[in-house]
Amino acid sequence: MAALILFGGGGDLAMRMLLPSLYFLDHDGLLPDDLKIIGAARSAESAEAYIAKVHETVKAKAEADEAWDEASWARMKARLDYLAVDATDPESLKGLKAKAGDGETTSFLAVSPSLYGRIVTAMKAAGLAEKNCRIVLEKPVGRDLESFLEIDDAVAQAFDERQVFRIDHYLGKETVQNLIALRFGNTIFEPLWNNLTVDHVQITVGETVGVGDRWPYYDEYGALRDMLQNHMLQLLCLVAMEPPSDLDPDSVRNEKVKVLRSLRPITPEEAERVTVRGQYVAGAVEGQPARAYRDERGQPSDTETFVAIRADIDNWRWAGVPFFMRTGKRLPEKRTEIVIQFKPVPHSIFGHGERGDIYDNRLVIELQPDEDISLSVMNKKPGLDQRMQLQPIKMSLSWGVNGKDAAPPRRRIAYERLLLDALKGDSTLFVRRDEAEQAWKWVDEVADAWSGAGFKPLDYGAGTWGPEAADLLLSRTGRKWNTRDE
Ligand SMILES: NC(=O)C1=CN([C@@H]2O[C@H](COP(=O)(O)OP(=O)(O)OC[C@H]3O[C@@H](n4cnc5c(N)ncnc54)[C@H](OP(=O)(O)O)[C@@H]3O)[C@@H](O)[C@H]2O)C=CC1
Ligand SMILES: O=C1O[C@H](COP(=O)(O)O)[C@@H](O)[C@H](O)[C@H]1O
Repeated sequence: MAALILFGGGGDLAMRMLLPSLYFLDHDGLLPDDLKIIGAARSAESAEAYIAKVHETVKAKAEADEAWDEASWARMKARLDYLAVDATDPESLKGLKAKAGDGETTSFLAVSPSLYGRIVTAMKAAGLAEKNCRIVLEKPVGRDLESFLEIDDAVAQAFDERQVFRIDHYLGKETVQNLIALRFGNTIFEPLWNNLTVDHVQITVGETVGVGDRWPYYDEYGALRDMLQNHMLQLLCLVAMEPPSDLDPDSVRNEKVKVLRSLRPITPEEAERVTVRGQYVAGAVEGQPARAYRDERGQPSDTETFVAIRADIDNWRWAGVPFFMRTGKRLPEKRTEIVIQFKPVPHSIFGHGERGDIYDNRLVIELQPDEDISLSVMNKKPGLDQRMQLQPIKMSLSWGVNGKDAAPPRRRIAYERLLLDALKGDSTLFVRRDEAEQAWKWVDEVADAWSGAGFKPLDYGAGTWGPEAADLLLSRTGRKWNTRDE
């Protein structure tokens, strides 16, 4: 028998993401037959009561995706169990070890990271960190390099690095993996993927939601640590890394860590020019009034809910190519995309204006709300005009996936891929210790520059794309952020 233990199995992440993901995997016949799933949290409830809660949440999610069937549920139900534990107490974990048995055991920590250190120590004492055990850690691991190392050292006392799976759920998104396929499954992009042809790269993660009642966590972290340190730097790494020799976890992660090491440090002198901090004030998002962050928080706060940064990668491939990143809450759209903006043609033969009516080629890798990769190219407008008229068209990869008019396949929850990989012990899409370390190092420099210079977040109205300074970050260099209508 193999076991998956969900510490925090009754919490928000487990109920909204992990258990529905496990249902979908089971529905598709992808879970090992002998896998047992054990929820472990503090609430003193029976296994039956827990399973009833799981049933409710999973059914609602599966029905919405037209993937509910009683046979799949019966299979999943037979796997489920629950035990009330204090995960920081080794005595309390002995019962869990007895339920999990001596087979392969994967433990997912869906609890506050402040407990990670004590939990892994207790796991070790209870026999849940043996050689055939794995541990999956949710972000954020730490709030800065120092706290990351403190937690990670405790993890390393109990587990070898090969047993540790640090999740970044962005790596489980389909389009992110498709980016790897696009870059390394084709020959045509590689010769263009450098500073000779690429003008700049943009990474946008826009969210319409506000912080709401998550402020006790968020106020301590802010957008820089909540989103940029992990998800956005991971996306940057996948765009910028050199081709790995294979898809072996270490080959890929070796390349990613080289990118992080090449990030130019942001000095206090540079910070004002290359970073923007913002915090939303009252406004309207998608036609609904939205409160200011400080009102949700109940008092003024210096935490940023928006960040924009220009990153420079000091290596041969990317010298001189800025990577612009922005993320924020209460922006006008839920939109996550990577834009590879190519350089203009050196000379236009089509007349009209400075470069004719030519738009520079642009590859847009869209993660949300839709999943697509599209390349904008110029072509001739049909017709007999005396002077050739050009128009941009978008060539979309989704044509190939679905057939131009076919319904797309069910969109998987990012955790499905990652849970499956963790159960198999494949760490390619997980973050290695040295990657997390380098990312914290770079982010700490930004945070230190902000606190050293006393940078307060600039106000932006809820429902706008952040403070004006974020537009200036690009316009100063003659560039602008991608918009949907281009
Ligand atoms: N929610 C989300 O969408 C996301 C969450 N995360 C991360 O996931 C983790 C969990 O977040 P979330 O689910 O929102 O948190 P919740 O507060 O909703 O759930 C926390 C869970 O931990 C359990 N718990 C707390 N202390 C102990 C303990 N000593 N022993 C055993 N169980 C304990 C709670 O049990 P009980 O309720 O029974 O007391 C509860 O089941 C955090 O690291 C968070 O940052 C990351 C990305 C997104
Ligand atoms: O990790 C986090 O991610 C979510 C955004 O995830 P997405 O998959 O919906 O883009 C973000 O809202 C949250 O603040 C952060 O902790």
